[in-house]
Amino acid sequence: MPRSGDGAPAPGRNAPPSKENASAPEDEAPGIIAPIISIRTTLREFWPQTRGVRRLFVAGVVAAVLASVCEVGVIGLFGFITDEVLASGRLSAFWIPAGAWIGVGVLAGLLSFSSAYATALAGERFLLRLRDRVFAHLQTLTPDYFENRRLGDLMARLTDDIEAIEELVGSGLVRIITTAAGAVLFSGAAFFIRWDLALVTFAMVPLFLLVSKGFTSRLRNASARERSSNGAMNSVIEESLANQSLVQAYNRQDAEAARLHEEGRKWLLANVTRARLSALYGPAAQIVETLCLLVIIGVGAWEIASGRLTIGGLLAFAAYLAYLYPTFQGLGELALSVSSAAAGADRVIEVLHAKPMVTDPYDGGSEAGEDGAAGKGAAAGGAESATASGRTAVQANGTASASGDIVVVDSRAHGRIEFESVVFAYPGRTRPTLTGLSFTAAPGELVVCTGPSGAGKTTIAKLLLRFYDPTAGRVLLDGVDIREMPRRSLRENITILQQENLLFSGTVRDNIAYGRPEADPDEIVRAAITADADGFIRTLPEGYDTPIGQRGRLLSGGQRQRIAIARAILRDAPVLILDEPMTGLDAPTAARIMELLRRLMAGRTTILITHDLRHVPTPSRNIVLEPAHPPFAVERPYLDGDPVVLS
Ligand SMILES: Nc1ncnc2c1ncn2[C@@H]1O[C@H](COP(=O)(O)OP(=O)(O)OP(=O)(O)O)[C@@H](O)[C@H]1O
Repeated sequence: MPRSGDGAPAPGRNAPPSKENASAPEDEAPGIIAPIISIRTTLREFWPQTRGVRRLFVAGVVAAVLASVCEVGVIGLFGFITDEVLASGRLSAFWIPAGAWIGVGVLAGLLSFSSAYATALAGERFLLRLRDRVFAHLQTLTPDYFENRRLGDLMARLTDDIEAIEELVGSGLVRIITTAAGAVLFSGAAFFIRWDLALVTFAMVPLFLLVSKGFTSRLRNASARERSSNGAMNSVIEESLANQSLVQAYNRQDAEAARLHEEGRKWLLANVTRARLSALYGPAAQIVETLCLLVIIGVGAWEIASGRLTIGGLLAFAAYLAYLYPTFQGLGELALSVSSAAAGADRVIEVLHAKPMVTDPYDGGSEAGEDGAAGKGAAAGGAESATASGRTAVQANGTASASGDIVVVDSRAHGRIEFESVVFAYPGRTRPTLTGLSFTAAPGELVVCTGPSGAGKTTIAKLLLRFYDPTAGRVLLDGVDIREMPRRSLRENITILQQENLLFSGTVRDNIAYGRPEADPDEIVRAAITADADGFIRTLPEGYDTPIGQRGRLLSGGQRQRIAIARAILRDAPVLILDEPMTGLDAPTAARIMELLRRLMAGRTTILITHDLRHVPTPSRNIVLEPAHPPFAVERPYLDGDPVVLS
């Protein structure tokens, strides 16, 4: 069984194979194993996340060490009873140590409970914080990262692999410290009773470490394979279930089952190897332990025979051994589980070290850029010109200066868009998709962009939203190079309505408010009325509070479209990108939707990407893209615009 739970649905996650997510991942094979990173690096990476829970971890350690002290006391009492009660047959000497034994035993139980509870609480809090951090980092990555990875694998990293880090940095560290402290305590006590027997005992300890060492690297490799197979299995399940209707319509159930079986088989092999190694370690350590015990009994018998040791002393020492050797064995086991957990940590570190392809001008793309200064800016714009330096501060009052490094944005953009000789090639592609695209859209203008499939129309939208930066040339908003403004501010000014209407599994209301969460209920209803969605929403069982199913599957295509339009209306940004808004709609519905879109376009700079020129209003400008390297002859059923990009 894969160990990952389902994650929150996200746009694109369940998308049917489209031109974007159908492309084969280029650098991430399903079974890819993240590079092995040292445990020290892992601790350094995640230790800061323990801030705030360190006290709890320390409390867990202290309670566990005190519990060990109690156990040492219990063994001492056992030795006393053996010598003073059993050997001499004095019942009167029994009651006090017996009562003390019970008291110390209860105290040890309470301390063990406190230790386990404090450690679990701290561990869970650490996990929560760590997951938040990894997810926040993922959100800063540009779409290319996700396009080259399988979502199921990423989900496994966010769930199982993150738990593995807690086993290493949180509870793992606590166990290491307490086990080591236990080893020191029991060793001290053993020395106190019989230093000569203790020396014999310690002479044997390296045997335990040798056994454990033989297992760790093998176990770590097996764990790394097991984790990557787990990710691959999650990916198959996610893809298959997300595309169930396609699977069933094409009768591909058996093929999908075979795909899962194949990944499951790899997982099984890795898991069996892991289980075999773990299972082998126990008996191997047991044999070493038995060997050690026999040596101690042999030496002890010799000492008793020569009158230097009592039987009670030997029994008490043997009782210490019953604690001491498992402690050493436990240290070896910990080394194994730490190795196994480190394999998960490697995969999470790989995510955390991934860098977004585009960065904000002042932060090099760190997370702070997403929610730091950028968060304060409401909108780019105001200024109509940029300085030659390229580093431009745009003030709310519309003036621009070259004095600052950071573009300060706190007003709504006018919406003037310019593409200046833009050349763009997708990462890893040698052939450019756009080869010198130039056009301007003045505020409020409509630009219709047509061209054959694959010519690069959607790429224009991606560049404008700064999912990628041009290879050469510039994209400007209100005269400012968009690389000079925080992405958050740029995107506040743009609304995109995609070919595939991406909805979440919440209610109708949640989905409309997605573009502007602070909108009040009246604004939501007004947006729905403008989008002609209010009528059908009111017929739904719970009106605006009706859940719409995963990705809005409980609604029809046209209804989803109208909710997406209402969302765009509510967002109210000055720039609008409509990417194939009429795909899959019949003629009357397309006409109706275009009518709604006209309302949305009014007063906004609009880039309308479409193959379907029916019902399209007269544009201010046409862009007819031709592929830079056409795979087929380009016919001209498009608008009478001048081709902007020619091969
Ligand atoms: N993430 C990507 N990585 C690599 N190449 C890509 C990526 N996305 C698109 N492409 C390629 O870039 C080219 C332009 O794609 P784009 O989606 O812009 O075309 P389009 O004109 O919108 O096509 P359509 O009309 O079919 O939607 C295509 O050849 C496509 O294969």
